[in-house]
Amino acid sequence: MGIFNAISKLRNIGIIAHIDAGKTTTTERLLYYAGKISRFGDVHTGDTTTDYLPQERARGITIQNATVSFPWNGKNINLIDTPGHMDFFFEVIKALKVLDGCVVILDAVSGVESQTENCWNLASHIPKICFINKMDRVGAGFSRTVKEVIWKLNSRVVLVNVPIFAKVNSEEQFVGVLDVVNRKVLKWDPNEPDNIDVSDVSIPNNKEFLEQFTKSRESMVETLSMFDDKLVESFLEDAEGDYLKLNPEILNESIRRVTLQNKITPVLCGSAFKNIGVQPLLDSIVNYLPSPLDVKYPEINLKNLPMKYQSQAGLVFNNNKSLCAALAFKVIHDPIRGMMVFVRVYSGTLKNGHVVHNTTTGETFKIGKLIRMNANMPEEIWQLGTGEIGVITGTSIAGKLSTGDTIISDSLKRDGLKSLNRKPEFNLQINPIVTPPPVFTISVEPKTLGNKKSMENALNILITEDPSLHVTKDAELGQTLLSGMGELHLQIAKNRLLNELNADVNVGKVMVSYKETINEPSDVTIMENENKVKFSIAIEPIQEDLSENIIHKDTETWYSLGSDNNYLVMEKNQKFSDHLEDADWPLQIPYNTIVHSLMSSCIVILQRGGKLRNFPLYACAIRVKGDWEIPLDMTSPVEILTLSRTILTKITNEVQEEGYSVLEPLMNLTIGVMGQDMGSVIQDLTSARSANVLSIDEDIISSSGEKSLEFQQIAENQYLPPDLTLNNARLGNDSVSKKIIKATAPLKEIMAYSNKLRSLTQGRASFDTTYKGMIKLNQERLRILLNE
Ligand SMILES: Nc1nc2c(ncn2[C@@H]2O[C@H](COP(=O)(O)OP(=O)(O)OP(=O)(O)O)[C@@H](O)[C@H]2O)c(=O)[nH]1
Repeated sequence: MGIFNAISKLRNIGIIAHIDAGKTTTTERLLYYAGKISRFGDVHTGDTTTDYLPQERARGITIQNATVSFPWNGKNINLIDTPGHMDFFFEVIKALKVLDGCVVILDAVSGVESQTENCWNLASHIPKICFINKMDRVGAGFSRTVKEVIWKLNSRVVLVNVPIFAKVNSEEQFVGVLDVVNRKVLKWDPNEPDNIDVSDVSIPNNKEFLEQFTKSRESMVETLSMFDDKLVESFLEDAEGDYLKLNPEILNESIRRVTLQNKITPVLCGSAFKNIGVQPLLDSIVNYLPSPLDVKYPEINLKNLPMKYQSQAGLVFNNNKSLCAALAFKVIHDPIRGMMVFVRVYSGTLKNGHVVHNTTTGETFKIGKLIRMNANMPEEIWQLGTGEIGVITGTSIAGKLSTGDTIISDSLKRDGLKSLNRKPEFNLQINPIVTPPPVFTISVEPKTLGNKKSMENALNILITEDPSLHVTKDAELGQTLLSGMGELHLQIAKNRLLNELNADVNVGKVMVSYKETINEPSDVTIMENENKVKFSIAIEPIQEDLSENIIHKDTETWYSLGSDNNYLVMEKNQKFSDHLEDADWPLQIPYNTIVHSLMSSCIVILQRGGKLRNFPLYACAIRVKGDWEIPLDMTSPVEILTLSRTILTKITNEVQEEGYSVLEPLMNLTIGVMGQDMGSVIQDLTSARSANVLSIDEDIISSSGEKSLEFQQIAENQYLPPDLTLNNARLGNDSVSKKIIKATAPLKEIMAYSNKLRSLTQGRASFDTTYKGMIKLNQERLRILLNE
């Protein structure tokens, strides 16, 4: 078997969804049916494979991405189970960076929920499958949920299977699925997870399903035909225009082609908890989701570096087949194995014992141990091939790798870095994820001075594992601050600090994270030192949230300075810029080192904060003009660091207090309320919470504007089987009067809002928030804050 075959047989996929949709339960069943575990764990008893942290098991929720590998039908699946809670959204962002496709799990009773929409939008660039789970629940609505997928998520669908029910004690009970591709009826034995009764749809016993099957098949072929000429040809010629005669293999190939173009979403249904419909989901993952050869090139820092897929080697950078490039996307500290770094190999082969170069930090070290997460059993391996996901561990990597770092090595020579040294790919970085700004902060103080060092070590472990946690120092108060994405996020960080990492610390109350920014661009400050190092620098405010790691423009490049929407802007230097990526770079000091030195100066100065309350600076572009001078023979970056810091300190000191503004986090609110509660909820939002109500819609309608009108039409035309259990629904009739309020409000005003909403509506409302951005405080809010 050639390497090409091996790559085409890989599936790197994620499981994403709203909280509690059943991601962990489904993952557990996937592992069971793939033969990787002999019995499945349960989120209630806290013994699932992927929720292995003590706090995940105790709380029954997923906190961290968990990666597991398993085979199915001759293909190898690397699967990441992601958390559904909003506070851990960054975990989903991290996972999607290295994934090629996704399974979106939906709760058949709740349908498309707000966090489903957020995850979906985040995964808009990759092919997806929907699994409508919990079909066993009273009030499950398969067709209602499919309709919501079309309306709310703006996607066309193909129904790979549809639910079938049987009457038990005069109630309809979910028992299996009708396989629209393979013309089969599949029924599961509720007491025997391994028993499936499979029969052809055309046998007399299955007469009751024939009509539904025929309509589903017609609808499938009609939808695929819109995008796939090959299928039209087979339909007209081989199947002689008969929907039912189309060969399952031809249909599967067509669904794969159209899914890979991201034009449709295949939909399946089941009940993970009752073990129904999981094997067809496994089939669909391998049949319809992409291999690493079917996806777009990764985004990288070097604008002109050629990339291509080669049939034998996979992705090749700069025609260099021996180059291995991998991205670290997750770090954990395992009590037994120590630091474990999860990587995705993009090109070449990562080998045990090889020397690697971290192009993000400039460090070089040897890899001691490679692991594949075989279910949750780590298995030591010698190499990780192109496209694969695995773990690097061992003492040699301690402190040398963080989330978002790129490593390169020579796949053929153990110590082959020297041959790469003067080549442009030596500086290759796979663009890492820009972390969103933290919105909540707690203070952390050592109980005694003697505990300070251990506190710093513990905090360091926390932030290398989770880059959405930030540690800063408040110079004025002499406090250490830990910031994160939400109250639960910080609560969990606090518990880990105290219980797992045994830090002897006092932790303060949860507070909102404020920032400062400058209002106007500063003047350009020019300085030259005695050794002829010269820089001209200015700071200017940025108007929008950019969230990209590197932005190449014609005459300048923008480099992200971390989570606070700050950027270093390097204008094109007339003398040197044409040689940035080639071997003719004229200076002794590499361009990367110059940029890194300037970045670290910027980060230090921006962290020092503004003049109003010393809050860290946000949305500032530090512009380095193109006239900079560095002597050709200079080898150390020290003078770059000192000169740029002096200039930046001068600029920030010269801006007067009035030149700064304070910013606070603004949140998007999505509130589901019953008609009778609308008045009091809106009244509270606008008067007590400084909220801005954006829209009030019927539950089903997406607020995504005109496009959804087109998709409403598509939903009307889509064949959907009758929802047999919907009439029993608790939500069935109520949902008629359910409204969705969309609003924005400052985070400070919606702390503990769930309790308030519960009391306003007697618990009848649902509520979700997402981070929208930072906004400037108006005069009144600023006055209150400064007086606090
Ligand atoms: N009735 C029913 N319950 C289910 C099904 N699948 C999962 N559940 C239950 O739904 C709850 C949430 O399941 P999880 O698997 O933890 O959901 P999750 O999406 O992983 O949750 P988070 O990771 O915390 O977002 C648990 O009580 C499960 O037992 C199902 O098919 N039917």
